[in-house]
Formats: sequence, C-alpha cells, structure tokens
Amino acid sequence: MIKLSESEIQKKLKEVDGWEYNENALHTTFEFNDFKDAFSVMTRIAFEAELQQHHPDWSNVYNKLQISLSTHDAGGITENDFVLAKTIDKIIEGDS
Ligand SMILES: C[C@H](O)[C@H](O)[C@H]1CNC2=NC(N)=NC(=O)C2=N1
Repeated sequence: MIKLSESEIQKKLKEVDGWEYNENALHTTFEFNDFKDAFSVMTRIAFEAELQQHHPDWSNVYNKLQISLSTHDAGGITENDFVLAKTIDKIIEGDS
C-alpha cells in the first residue's frame, strides 16, 4: 500500500466525518453509555479489522474509545486507513 500525500489525505478527509488528521494518523473519539456498549462496538470493529487485515491503535477507558489509524508498514496513511475509518463509522451509525 502506498502512503498518501498530504493533499490526497486532505481531500479524502472530507469523506469521513469526525476524523482528524495529525501526527501521521487519523484520529477520532467516541463516547458510549457505558463500558458494555463501548466494548461491544470494539468487538465488532475487531472482527472487521481482521477481515481487512488492518488494525486500529486504540484505547478504551470505561465508556470512552479513542482510535488512531495509520499504516505501520507504510509509515503513514494509506487508502486502507480510510476504508477502516468508513467501516468504523458504519458500525457506530448502525448502533445508534
Ligand atoms: C501481515 C499483515 O497483513 C500486516 O502486518 C498488517 C496487519 N495490520 C496492520 N494494521 C495497520 N494499522 N497497519 C499495518 O501496517 C498492518 N499491517
């Protein structure tokens, strides 16, 4: 996978609501009602990440979930990160 250029990233950012780009990664945070809801969404994201063979860097504290996406092998952001970001948004939308 080829690392996207700065201008390609800025263009594609418009396709994903609520995601920010800094320090060579895409970032977002979600807040749920409780830990069970957060972990349930994380489980669903985990299965999709396995299918895509592309995995999030994330941390969870109780009902909060912080996610960063980057392609470690490429040392930056690739198309794969935007595909996973859109998948995550779909999972969250379907849940609310
Ligand atoms: C062999 C395997 O496909 C690679 O190690 C994948 C796994 N998941 C990955 N996930 C992410 N975020 N970046 C990678 O470079 C990456 N590489």
